[in-house]
Amino acid sequence: MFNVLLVEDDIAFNKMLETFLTKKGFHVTATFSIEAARKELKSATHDLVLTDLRLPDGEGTVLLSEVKLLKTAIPIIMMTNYSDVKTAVEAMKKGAYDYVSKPFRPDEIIAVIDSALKPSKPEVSAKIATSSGKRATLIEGKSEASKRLSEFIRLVAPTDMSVLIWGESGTGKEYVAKAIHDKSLRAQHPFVAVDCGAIPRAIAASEFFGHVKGSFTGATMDKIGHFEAANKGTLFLDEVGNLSYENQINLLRALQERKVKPVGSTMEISVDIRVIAATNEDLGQAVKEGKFREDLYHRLNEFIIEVPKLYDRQQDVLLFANHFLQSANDQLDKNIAGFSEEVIEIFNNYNWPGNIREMGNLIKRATLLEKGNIITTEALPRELLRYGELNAQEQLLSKHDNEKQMILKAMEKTRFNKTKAAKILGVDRKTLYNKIKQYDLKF
Ligand SMILES: Nc1ncnc2c1ncn2[C@@H]1O[C@H](COP(=O)(O)OP(=O)(O)OP(=O)(O)O)[C@@H](O)[C@H]1O
Repeated sequence: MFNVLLVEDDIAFNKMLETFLTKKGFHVTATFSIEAARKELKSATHDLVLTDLRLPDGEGTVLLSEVKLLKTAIPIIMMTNYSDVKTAVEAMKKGAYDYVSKPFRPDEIIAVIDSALKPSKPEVSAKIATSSGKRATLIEGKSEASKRLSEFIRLVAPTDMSVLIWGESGTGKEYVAKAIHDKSLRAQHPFVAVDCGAIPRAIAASEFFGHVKGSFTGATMDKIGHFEAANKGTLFLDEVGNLSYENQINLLRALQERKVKPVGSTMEISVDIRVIAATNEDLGQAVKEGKFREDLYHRLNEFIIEVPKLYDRQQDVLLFANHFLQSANDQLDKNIAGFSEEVIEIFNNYNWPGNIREMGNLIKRATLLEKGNIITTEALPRELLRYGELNAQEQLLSKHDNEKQMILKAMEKTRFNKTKAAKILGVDRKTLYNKIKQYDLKF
């Protein structure tokens, strides 16, 4: 029997989930806060953590970092509201197994839990420093934004310029970095990706520059740092805005001198690397606020590339969707042929706050859930359907040039009862409220 640690502060929802999962054969320990979950994690073994993102004593991501620090392979599934999808997608990058947005269907949560507990599933852990072997297919896209992106990659790749890649989480910044490396003269040499946000401050110097055996407690053998590992190739610094000020200084020195000294060594090693950095923060602003060193900023930013949001790559939505469907079919040994018209329409209208990563995740789950031979709305999260409906309603309403007049009439007719007026107009209350605000109507 698998042990599930449930962390959810909504009492009714907590109870409901506990009962449901117990019925499905899980042993559930229900907690309501991070603090209580922390105690449970210390006192018993769990096979899976199912946690809400927003808890009374902090964010579920705190729990995620703590579990990851324990270096256990317990999969963590985050439960979120629609407005938090972006945070949840970021949490996946930090090592969460998956997320489900509330409200979810019972089969949806069971599918995610089952897949997380499958023994064959390799642990999805935060990439601390991987010599990235990403050989996945790169979709270039046909939209104007994608064409511009490809053009920038093509132009900058053969140079040795430092590139700063900026874009929202999940837009494909690491993919862009890898594409630059693959098209560069360094392509035959290593591409080393380092998640600067995941390196504990105390060991950052050893991670970047290596150390010699015996230089500190725990240094039981010589270790090569990322700079040396990337020699002749490309060093990709992901989430560069997360580096501590002290580490920024060390990094700048190494980049300027092109030499590194491993911790505990007296010898300097020359390195020949190209640096590509990525961030989803406004680093220029961080410089103004004194959080990021200006000299390092300029050193990294010889050429800047902005990776567009998926929403701004409208023409590519289906291209990406088909690509993810194909890889989900391969991974899950399924043979789903495509998407229903309705699903395509929803995909085209949805705003994808978690960008390409969100789409990949969503399609993989839909592929797992779908029982027929094409993906239908049945396999999509409810929130996505709701978003589609709202959008359709808004479009319907805005088609009328005289929508302000229509609203006024409906309100008069219903003696200013917004619920009834919304019904007459064929929209829901929220849309009506938004329109009232938009037209600055005083009721
Ligand atoms: N051009 C692309 N072609 C195919 N898949 C892509 C492409 N870009 C991104 N992806 C997919 O999206 C996922 C997220 O990409 P990536 O990790 O590069 O994003 P990111 O912008 O670096 O995210 P973060 O800011 O959270 O680090 C990848 O795992 C991959 O599945």
